[in-house]
Amino acid sequence: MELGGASLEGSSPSSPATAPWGLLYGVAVLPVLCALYWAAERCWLGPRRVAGELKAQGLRGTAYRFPAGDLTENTRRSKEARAKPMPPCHDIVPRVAPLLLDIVRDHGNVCITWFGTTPRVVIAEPELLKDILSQKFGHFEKFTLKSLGKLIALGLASYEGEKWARHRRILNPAFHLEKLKRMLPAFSACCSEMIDRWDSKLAGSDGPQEIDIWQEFQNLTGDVISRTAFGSSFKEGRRIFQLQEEQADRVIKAIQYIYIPGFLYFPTENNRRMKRNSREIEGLLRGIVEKRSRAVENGELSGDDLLGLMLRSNTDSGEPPSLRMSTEDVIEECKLFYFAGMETTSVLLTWTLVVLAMHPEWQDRAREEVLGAFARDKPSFDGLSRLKTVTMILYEVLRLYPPAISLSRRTIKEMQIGGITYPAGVALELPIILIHHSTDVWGKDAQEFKPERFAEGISRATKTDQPAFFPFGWGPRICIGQNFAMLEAKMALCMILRSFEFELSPSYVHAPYASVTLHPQHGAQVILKKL
Ligand code: HEM
Repeated sequence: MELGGASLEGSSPSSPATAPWGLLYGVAVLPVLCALYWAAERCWLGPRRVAGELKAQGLRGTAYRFPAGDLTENTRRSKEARAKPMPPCHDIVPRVAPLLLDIVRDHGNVCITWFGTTPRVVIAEPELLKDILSQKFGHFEKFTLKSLGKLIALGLASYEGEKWARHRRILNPAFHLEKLKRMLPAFSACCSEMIDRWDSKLAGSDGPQEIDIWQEFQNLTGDVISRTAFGSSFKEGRRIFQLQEEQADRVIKAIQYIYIPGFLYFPTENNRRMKRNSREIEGLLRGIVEKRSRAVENGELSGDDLLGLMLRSNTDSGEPPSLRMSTEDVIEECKLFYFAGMETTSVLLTWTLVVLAMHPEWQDRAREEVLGAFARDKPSFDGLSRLKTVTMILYEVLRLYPPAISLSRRTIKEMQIGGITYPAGVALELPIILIHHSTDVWGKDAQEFKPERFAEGISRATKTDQPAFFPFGWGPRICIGQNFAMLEAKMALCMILRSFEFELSPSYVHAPYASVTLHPQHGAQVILKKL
């Protein structure tokens, strides 16, 4: 073989004439060997070793298939399930998570699956979830893809350790009940606008009208979060959130087939657009945040919106300035409010109306309670907090249709869970939806809509202090916005129930499916009748 005129064939490593070529050869080959070793360790040897260790301790699960693990099969099964609608009942797991359901049935409540090349253990036992979610030992962290996170939102949900604790301390006061009370007029104004829109639609027609509540509730919760996050700047807020919505669609489009690390740097049209959106979102947010920060520093009123409360709490936190949230941090938290708070709540409201349309007797009971409490007055904070039937209904909907169908964690140190030793780096899937539908936990009627389960509160319904009902998560990382979401859902439900009756439209197809949250695949069309 000739290389630059010098022959390598027959050359001896010690020969002075060939030594530079040997060196060059070594320099070129060594990185290739290292890369090959790294790839083999990461994609084959390492995963198999971890799975071997877990299997040796008695865990069962799927076999590792290089390189996609169970992802290809999961996509295939989900596509197959999505191709057909289901009967109008609440036994939704076979449609929403068909592969997961089969794996747990075949291999037990704690079993091994594969997220690409990463072993992922499903843990569907409330007793074990308690240890993981209580974070008692600090051995777990969230399983997130940081590069994607930056394009969508970082913020509290993605931080760990001291940074998470500091941000949670600063954000907590903004979500206290007495602060939420002051946001009630914003909730009520947004709901009134929606009701007026529905009224005008009905007024312009001879009788009942069909509307798609999925679209309606996305608009409603988008308006609510814009107003409650940014107060008087809510129109700018709405623009920011529209851009974020587009951004989320683009990110999903970019990763729907396969996730390639570094793909964001490829100069594709979608990537360029995402970067432009990102710059625009951050520019707009920076304008709002800096203006408001100056007002807070000058001792002017900070406002009762989430941004104002967060900035005030940041200044009053008692932390030295270097440990307070920076403008960048505040921007990320604002972006997160939208993703964490808007879609989840619209999912809850959508399934609540669908389920109440399927169960008119509960619709009547809820309406009776609402009319008894408020008749025509504006729903007050205390009145909303006292609603019992409405709360039971919302809990039962959250049980059967949890907006987030599972949580993810990762072991960061070796850890014992339920007598099994997990090495660092194992992903854990905590399937809310499986536990919420489990007959072991809820009894034979687990697939039925029975709000009376919650008549005596959550702990009586679950008969345990373990996470058997955890639509908002559990432990220190429980949803910071759960009271906000429940209040918003109650306000919307009250205002709808006292103005309209509703039933499912003949065009409605019952087809829940898991996108980022639990969506109605073909929308949620109901027929509205003015009362
Ligand atoms: C029905 C509505 C909602 C549902 C079902 C829901 C569900 C959840 C769940 C399951 C978690 C825990 C995630 C985990 O442990 O990995 C969570 C966390 C979080 N949620 Fe919500 N959420 C809702 C509404 C909201 C709202 C309205 C906001 C804010 C306006 C919000 C903000 C957050 C934040 C910031 C976190 C991260 C908390 C932390 O890591 O400390 N959520 N949510």
